[in-house]
Amino acid sequence: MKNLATETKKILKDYNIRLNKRLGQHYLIDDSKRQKILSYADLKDDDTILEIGPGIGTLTIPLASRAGKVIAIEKDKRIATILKDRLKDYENVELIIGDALKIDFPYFNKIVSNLPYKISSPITFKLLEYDFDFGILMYQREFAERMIAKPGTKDYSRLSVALYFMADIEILDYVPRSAFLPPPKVDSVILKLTPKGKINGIFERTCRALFQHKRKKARNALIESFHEISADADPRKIVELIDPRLLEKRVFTLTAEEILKISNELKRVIS
Ligand SMILES: C[S@@+](CC[C@H](N)C(=O)[O-])C[C@H]1O[C@@H](n2cnc3c(N)ncnc32)[C@H](O)[C@@H]1O
Repeated sequence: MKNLATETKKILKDYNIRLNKRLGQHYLIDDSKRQKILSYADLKDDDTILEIGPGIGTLTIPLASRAGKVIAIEKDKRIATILKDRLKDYENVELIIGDALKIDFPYFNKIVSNLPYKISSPITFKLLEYDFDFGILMYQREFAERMIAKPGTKDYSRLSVALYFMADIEILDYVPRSAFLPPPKVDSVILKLTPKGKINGIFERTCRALFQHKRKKARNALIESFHEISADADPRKIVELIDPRLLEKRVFTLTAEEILKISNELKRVIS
């Protein structure tokens, strides 16, 4: 088999393509990492795999060889032309040309993707609206660290709290920037994302209000950003109905369960 880096460069040259960093076009050229992704995906004949951002098909082609069906969504028309040519012998790939953030996903049971980093957050929340077995996903390392951060740490955020309830996340491997063409400015990780639950609107809005003031006490954060939760209640009166031990804590030290408790109390008193 041809070396993945040489093959990728040749394909891009043949089609006269300059990669667009704004679309996160950093293509995987490390075959050992590609093999790892495929083996973590534990592919079966009856799998329907969703791939966001297939690029020139580095993962798509081996996915199509091993799984029942692949649905690949690529935004860049120039790249999709290459992919169409490379996929002409594969009848089990549905190529959708468009923005993965704007398209309703057809049925899939696993997702395998080297994600465009700019859409990491919205695409993760969009994916978690669907029911699927698990995802094997490549993210920017810093983003992945925020996804799994614990209370009291610098990376702890609204993202960490929401994902605590929505998914099990396991980091499987670290990928250096040299594994991509062109190399991005940051390292990456491969992780397994397994959906486990949904969150409700008031919990989401409570997180948003609290994390606008991560270093403040929860009481002050809630009062200052109460508009995120409700427009027609008096913040000062409402917060006094919440457990004062929680209100005294700094936002970044609250556990996800404590934030859920605050949002449940808010739900009770607002509605
Ligand atoms: C990091 S590259 C991965 C390419 C390939 N899967 C690989 O591993 O080498 C991300 C790809 O996502 C595409 N992309 C960027 N934004 C997108 C979006 N909103 N919807 C679908 N594809 C997108 C880019 O054009 C690019 O081909």
